[in-house]
Amino acid sequence: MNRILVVFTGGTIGSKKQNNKIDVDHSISFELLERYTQSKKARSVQFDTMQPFNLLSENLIPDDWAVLFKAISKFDLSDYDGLIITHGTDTLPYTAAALSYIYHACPVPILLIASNYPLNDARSKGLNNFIHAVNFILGTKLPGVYVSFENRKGEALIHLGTRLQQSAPFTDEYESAYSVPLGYMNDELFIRVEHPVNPTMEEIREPRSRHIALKTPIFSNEILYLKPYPGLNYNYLPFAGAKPKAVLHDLYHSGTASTRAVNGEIRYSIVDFIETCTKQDVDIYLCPMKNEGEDFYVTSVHMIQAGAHPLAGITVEAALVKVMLAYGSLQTKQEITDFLNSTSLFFEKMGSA
Ligand SMILES: NC(=O)C[C@H](N)C(=O)O
Repeated sequence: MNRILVVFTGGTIGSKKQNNKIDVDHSISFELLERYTQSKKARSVQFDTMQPFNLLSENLIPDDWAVLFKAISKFDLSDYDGLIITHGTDTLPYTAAALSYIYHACPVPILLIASNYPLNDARSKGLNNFIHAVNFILGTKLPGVYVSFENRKGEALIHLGTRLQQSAPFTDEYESAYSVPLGYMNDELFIRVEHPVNPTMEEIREPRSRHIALKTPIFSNEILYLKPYPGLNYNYLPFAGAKPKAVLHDLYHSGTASTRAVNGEIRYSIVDFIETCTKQDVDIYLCPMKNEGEDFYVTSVHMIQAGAHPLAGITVEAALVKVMLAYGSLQTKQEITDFLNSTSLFFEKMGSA
């Protein structure tokens, strides 16, 4: 008999709408299984269930990933064909990255799923995403962490857990980096998208040994994330109160941010800010950046010369969670640097397309 462990964590897929408000509701999680069992596409599977927390995913904090890990650790995963984790769409790419790192050597598939609307709304993709996840698990038995999410065209996309980017506002559509999902489900059959950035099936199947740092993964909540925009004024960021362990500074799409020095009081230059961080012993990382070998703008060169560390060929979502993991679980600067620069635990480092 096929066996799948279903982990409910909340989100719209576990929510009910009442008086025009959507909120998590314990009974709805189990309704998903009832709907599946009654569906024509149901397969013969024994589902075991648990619910370590029940949150709208916007309320999630990095400690919750450790809670999730502890809860899953109570089960022997070799008893299962795979896991399905229900989640909210808002922070799903971050949880998918966190689980990809924790379970990069897991021999069975772990699928995250979500829903755009509550299950009793006819527009909900929740049940379909569950059906695709079951079919992926039983059909491929691929190790690692994936996201199953149907797009507006009805394509049952499968994304690598480390490649998914935040959902687009207004359309609520997900995309993997380079706009290339790993593949899609054609009914019960998984079809990989042939593209230079995608790992081959052989590469995915290759056994990975568990990274030594990840025995008890801890994700630091002392990382500051910043995003550039015209006029970002670094005077607001002197770290007067609490000081972060590290900063991840997002960049414009071409790997740049403002280095413009203006006479006067306002600091628009990231170079200035990098120097402030360095003086205060706060490491600063830059992402997204293209891989070496491609041309760099002079602004990017100046940021790196000032002492910032580029994280190349990785999405911002996967980079942020990896920095959190490095600063939460590793001890020395050298270990952190090696981990961030030299490991690709589950295809978070992408080649150039
Ligand atoms: N569709 C959703 O699940 C959105 C919800 N706010 C969440 O992330 O929990």
